[in-house]
Amino acid sequence: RPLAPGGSSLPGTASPPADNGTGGHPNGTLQQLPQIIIIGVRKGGTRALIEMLSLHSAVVAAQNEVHFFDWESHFQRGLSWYLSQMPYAFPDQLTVEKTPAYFTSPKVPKRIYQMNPNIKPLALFSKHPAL
Ligand SMILES: Nc1ncnc2c1ncn2[C@@H]1O[C@H](COP(=O)(O)OS(=O)(=O)O)[C@@H](OP(=O)(O)O)[C@H]1O
Repeated sequence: RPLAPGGSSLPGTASPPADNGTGGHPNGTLQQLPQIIIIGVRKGGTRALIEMLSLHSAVVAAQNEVHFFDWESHFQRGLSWYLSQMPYAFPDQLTVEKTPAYFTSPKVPKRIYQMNPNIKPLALFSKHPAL
């Protein structure tokens, strides 16, 4: 069963704006939980990766590091809050967020898996350690 911190059921997609009433944003977009999460590592070039991914028309990236799964103050706000941090996307687009600190927080893997066991976690390790 998907994780639903804060007692709410897993929404998957955001409620439409209050002034709309059509089931989505007027241009047909909506907020979606990410299907891809870049989990690290710090200084591994994660910003470059998410920016490159977002060049593709099928991908929409969260602008900020959300720190949902690693910061208790954020996690306790629940998936509805996490969803509210996501960018608007068309239904056939993939949403991606990156928070490199996820890689070093022991609680994160289980929490991400409980949200979506099929999610694609990406981690970069390629940077030269002397740089
Ligand atoms: N393609 C490529 N190859 C090698 N190095 C690269 C590449 N792209 C980004 N960078 C360097 O990665 C550093 C930033 O990594 P992150 O975006 O993961 O940083 S952060 O953890 O989110 O703060 C940052 O290094 P520093 O300048 O030493 O901080 C970037 O210069």
